[in-house]
Amino acid sequence: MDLDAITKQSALHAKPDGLTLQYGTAGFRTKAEHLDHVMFRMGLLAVLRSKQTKSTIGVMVTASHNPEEDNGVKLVDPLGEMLAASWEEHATCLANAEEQHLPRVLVDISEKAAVDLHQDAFVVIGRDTRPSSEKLSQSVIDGVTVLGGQFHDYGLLTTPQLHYMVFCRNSEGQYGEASVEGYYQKLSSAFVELTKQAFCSGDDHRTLKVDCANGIGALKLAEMKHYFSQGLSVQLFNDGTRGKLNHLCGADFVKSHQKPPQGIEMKANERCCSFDGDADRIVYYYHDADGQFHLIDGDKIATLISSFLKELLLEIGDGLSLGVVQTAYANGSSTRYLEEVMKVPVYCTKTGVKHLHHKAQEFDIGVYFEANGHGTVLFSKAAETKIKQLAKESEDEKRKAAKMLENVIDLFNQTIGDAISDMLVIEAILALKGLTVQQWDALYTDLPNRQLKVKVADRQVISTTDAERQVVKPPGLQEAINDLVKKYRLSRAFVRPSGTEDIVRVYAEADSQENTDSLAYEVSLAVFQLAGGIGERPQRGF
Ligand SMILES: CC(=O)N[C@H]1[C@@H](OP(=O)(O)O)O[C@H](CO)[C@@H](O)[C@@H]1O
Ligand SMILES: [Mg+2]
Repeated sequence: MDLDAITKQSALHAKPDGLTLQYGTAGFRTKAEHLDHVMFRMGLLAVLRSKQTKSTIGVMVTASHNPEEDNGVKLVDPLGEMLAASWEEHATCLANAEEQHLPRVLVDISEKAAVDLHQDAFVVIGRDTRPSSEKLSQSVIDGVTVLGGQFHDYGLLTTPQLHYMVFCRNSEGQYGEASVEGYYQKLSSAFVELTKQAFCSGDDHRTLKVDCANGIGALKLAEMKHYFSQGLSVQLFNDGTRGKLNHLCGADFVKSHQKPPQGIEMKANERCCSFDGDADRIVYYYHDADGQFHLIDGDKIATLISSFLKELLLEIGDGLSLGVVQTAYANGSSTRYLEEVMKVPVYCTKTGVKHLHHKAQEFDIGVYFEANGHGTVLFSKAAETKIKQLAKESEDEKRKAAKMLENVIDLFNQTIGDAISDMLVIEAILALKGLTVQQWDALYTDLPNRQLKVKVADRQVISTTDAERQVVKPPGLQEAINDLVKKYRLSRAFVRPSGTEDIVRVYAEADSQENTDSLAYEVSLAVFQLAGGIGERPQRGF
């Protein structure tokens, strides 16, 4: 390590005095103007991680569903997964080191993590469409270069595309070809193959309206749609030509406001979906004939996919295990339906896909989705081998089911939740099962729910346990929540500090929307009073 060169370069990406940031749920996220030094340093860290793992590491510049003025960065580990937890700590230390301590912190990390500094390093970089992203990704490159790392800058990519590239490169192409073209080809041919097997549903020309949140998903879907146009025609809205990123549109807006995005024309009973700003989340929705809005969120997506997979598994009859992983935000009705009606084991982890992903790896087939529409399905190596073998050797129905599963494996992005890949899986399942969006929606009825945000001086005063369903600190808060929950039927509420925004999140569920809103308000007030609320007190009514 040429520490002098690093110090000199770092001065060009100087850290503002006193600014501290944390590697949160999905990396660092804050106002773009505070991130230059973090980007440079994540370039440095990616090189160290690459040397240590002797693999290609990814760096994605994005702040997903956050407002356009924000930005963020996260590292992608060798198998396309989120960065390992122990390295998140290194990332936080490095990002917060004052200029003069930077060389020492770098040496410390290298020693602690036993990095072989003579090893080569390779880093791949992607970015979303935010106005600040291009310059910030250049700062990442400066960091990579000064530590002697090689790199490939993919430029504009969806977050899941970058995860895919990392895995392709580290699997020597076995997972797919590490190019945008390779990604389009792999997913589209799996989709076309899978839907070929759809028995005539009478709806051969399927169309879907897609709200792209004015983000990167629009560019990539516009490029890709020609590859699968025979099976599905997609109509893009909020494609970035006019509106602002994530503003009144996108998956996060639709899920949290439980209403359609602006900028999309919805006719009664038409199937529509929204991506988020970096295209790793998707939610579906429609208006019924009475003009009522119906949201089909990540929980219902997980249910549709699990029931489809369960049927195929029964047909191949090979005893492969299937599990579903959710977070505390999963609607109570979905958990009940999965466990009691579908008889599928369901597990709850902390928020953030890295937690769900790791739990899902424990099954032959692990389905994981956050309620907000971020998720995918993982197939173990053993399951994949078995399915491939059955697709070759077995006969008739069994073979047909195995072949379908083979295509499903290729259609899912197994590195991370992917709006484009999930959309194609969902469209394939609906076509194969001949299901309308209303029939899908009718699988179960969501319990009314509400999410609120409370501003506090320091959100870290709240700590939680039991997959974030119980508060441990500050004292008295959990007892207050328990007392409030008791007042309502079918009720549940929990609070946790956000890992991506400077707020505390409140979630409530109950038998009616009115009761849910009351409960959410009362819990917000308890947080405000017991956890150091600042600014305006929470108000009743939304
Ligand atoms: C309630 C909620 O939707 N939380 C989101 C949000 O995390 P928070 O830590 O809650 O801010 O952003 C994460 C990253 O996109 C996503 O994984 C997670 O589900
Ligand atoms: Mg996202």
